Amino acid sequence: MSIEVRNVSKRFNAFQALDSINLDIHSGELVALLGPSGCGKTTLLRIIAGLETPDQGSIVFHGEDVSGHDVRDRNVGFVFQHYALFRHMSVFDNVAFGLRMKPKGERPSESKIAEKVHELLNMVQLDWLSDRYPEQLSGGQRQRIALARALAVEPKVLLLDEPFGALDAKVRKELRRWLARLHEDINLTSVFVTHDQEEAMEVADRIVVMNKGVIEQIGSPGEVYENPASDFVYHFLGDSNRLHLSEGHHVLFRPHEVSLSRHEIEGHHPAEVRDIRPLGATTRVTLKVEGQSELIEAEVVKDHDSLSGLARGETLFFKPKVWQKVANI
Ligand SMILES: Nc1ncnc2c1ncn2[C@@H]1O[C@H](COP(=O)(O)OP(=O)(O)OP(=O)(O)O)[C@@H](O)[C@H]1O
Repeated sequence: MSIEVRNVSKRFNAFQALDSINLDIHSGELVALLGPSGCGKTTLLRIIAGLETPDQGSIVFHGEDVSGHDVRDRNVGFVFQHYALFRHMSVFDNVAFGLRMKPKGERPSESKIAEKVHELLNMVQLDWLSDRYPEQLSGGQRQRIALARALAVEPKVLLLDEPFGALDAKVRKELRRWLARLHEDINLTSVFVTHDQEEAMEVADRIVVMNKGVIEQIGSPGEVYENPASDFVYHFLGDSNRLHLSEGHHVLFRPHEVSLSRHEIEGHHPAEVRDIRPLGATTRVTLKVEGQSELIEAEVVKDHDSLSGLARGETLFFKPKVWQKVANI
């Protein structure tokens, strides 16, 4: 099921939450809506779902304009961060809920429902928990059950709003890998909202980078990272440094794209070492360039030549190996 978002705008009183959004999502694709808090990601997801009405524009599912269709007729599954499971129902009953709610003519028999629920619980690898209640589950397990529940009614589209937002870093990482694999297996068109660039890079086929109600760039994780369309995208997709070269000119570069030396080399800039921080496989050195208030961060492998016996206050010479020119400042 493909999704087209055509010229969608939405205001909340005087506030323009979305401004003429156009987006084509291909059938079977996993797309991340990525952007800072308040940029309009959730509003766009809710408009695709039919939970919110746009002031202007339309939503097209597989060639059919569904703008006038109620949320129930759009056949979408949801997993929202705060969309809790039913507390008084067992895991099994939570997953069965959508099937039991179907109109009589479409409702499967109880034995068919049981078969389907166990199939889904196996898929999320939690069949052994079917008799438990939500409060007896970990946060990660609850999210997987929420996903099984969303998939039970065989939606054509799956919408996920910060599904792993409330979980700790390690569980988040496990779940997002698991989600990417699951998506490969079931090949459902999925749209997922996040403000975490690492999450988007790791899971999505394509990333839609949003800022202040508009789309800044659409591309594969590699494309948006390697060829950012704007300063904003560059900053949003990873740590960045700014080096002033002359009045009105500066370059942007990433901490791991820096050449460091103890000795003066042509083209390298001298800087004072302010901090040295071992991060595991790499070490981060914070540098102060004379005449520039913003500090520079460089990340090099932990046994890099320039680090041996290095102390704060010493001078290092650095050069961006790859950089982004900024024309409009
Ligand atoms: N019902 C509403 N009434 C008024 N303003 C709203 C409403 N819903 C959203 N907004 C505003 O619209 C903007 C976009 O909200 P939205 O929830 O889409 O952002 P978001 O990118 O998902 O942010 P976050 O990551 O913080 O959830 C925000 O400034 C928000 O305050």
